[in-house]
Amino acid sequence: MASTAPVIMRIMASSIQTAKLAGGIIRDVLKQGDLGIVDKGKNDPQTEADRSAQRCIIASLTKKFPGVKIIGEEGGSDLNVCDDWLVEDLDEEFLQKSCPAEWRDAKPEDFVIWVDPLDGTAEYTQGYVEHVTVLIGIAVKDAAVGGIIHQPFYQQPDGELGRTIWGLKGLGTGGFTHSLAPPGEFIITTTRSHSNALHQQALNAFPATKILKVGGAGFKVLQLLEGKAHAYVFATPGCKKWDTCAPEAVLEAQGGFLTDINGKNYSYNADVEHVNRQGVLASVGENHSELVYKIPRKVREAVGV
Ligand SMILES: O=P(O)(O)O[C@H]1[C@H](O)[C@@H](O)[C@H](OP(=O)(O)O)[C@@H](O)[C@H]1O
Ligand SMILES: [Mg+2]
Ligand SMILES: [Mg+2]
Ligand SMILES: [Mg+2]
Repeated sequence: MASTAPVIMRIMASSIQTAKLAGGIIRDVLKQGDLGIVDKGKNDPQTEADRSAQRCIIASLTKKFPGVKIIGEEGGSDLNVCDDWLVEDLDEEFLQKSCPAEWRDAKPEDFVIWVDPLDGTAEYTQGYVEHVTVLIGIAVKDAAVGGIIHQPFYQQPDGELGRTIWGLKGLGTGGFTHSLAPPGEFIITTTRSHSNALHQQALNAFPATKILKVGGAGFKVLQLLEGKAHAYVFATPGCKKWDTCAPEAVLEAQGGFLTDINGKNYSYNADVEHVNRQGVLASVGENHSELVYKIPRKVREAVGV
């Protein structure tokens, strides 16, 4: 079954397994105690967990899908990894699902996989491990289509650590229970560490009843998916295509939206600039366009200039 399934289904099924293995590496590095922190500049940390998780993910996916373009946050990686880090198996449960017709004939050269091996690095180094996710985004031509959001430190009811959430536009989502944020409130999830005056003006445009300041682009989107917030507002450049490709695909597979601050979708082809210059606005269960127009035009036009 695996070898005859459409390419996108095999990439998704492999990415689910690969994200889980990367999550184990991230937990192990923390347990070993030496994070090997390197500052990439402008207070942008990278740890041994980021580097090792990326090596595992890209080596596994490259071996399985040699014709597919893969872009990872941490740049070029040494892909000579031990066999334990090469994921061979595919998530069989996912492979049983039916492939949406629009993606069935997509060829390896149509794909770009955007990998954020550890989203929320700063939070990882500061102990906010709930904010940490592994993000594998699957773009077909320009569009974010499939996404895996793995949370290595999520505690299952039986005590096991880790959960893996997936979304494929046209098929749906899995790995979590979707709920909408409470009516009568307006809860915003946003940055805990990259605010500025313009971003604050955008926040002030909303009648927020609560503002959650957390790390991780992936974690903020999980808050939308699980009804802990109504909107994710980030009116400043800062996050990159590897931060948003997977979350956008999962949100949209759930009927939500992730756009720039003007309501425009980002492109995810291999040649786009990596920074999301016009910020992020994401929601599920809301009128997304209404959220865009709540932010004064002059504020929106100033973002990323
Ligand atoms: O993968 P990392 O570098 O941890 O990703 C970062 C994002 O690039 C950055 O935009 C986020 O900033 P905010 O916390 O201000 O939203 C950071 O949390 C991580 O997602
Ligand atoms: Mg990130
Ligand atoms: Mg990262
Ligand atoms: Mg980073």
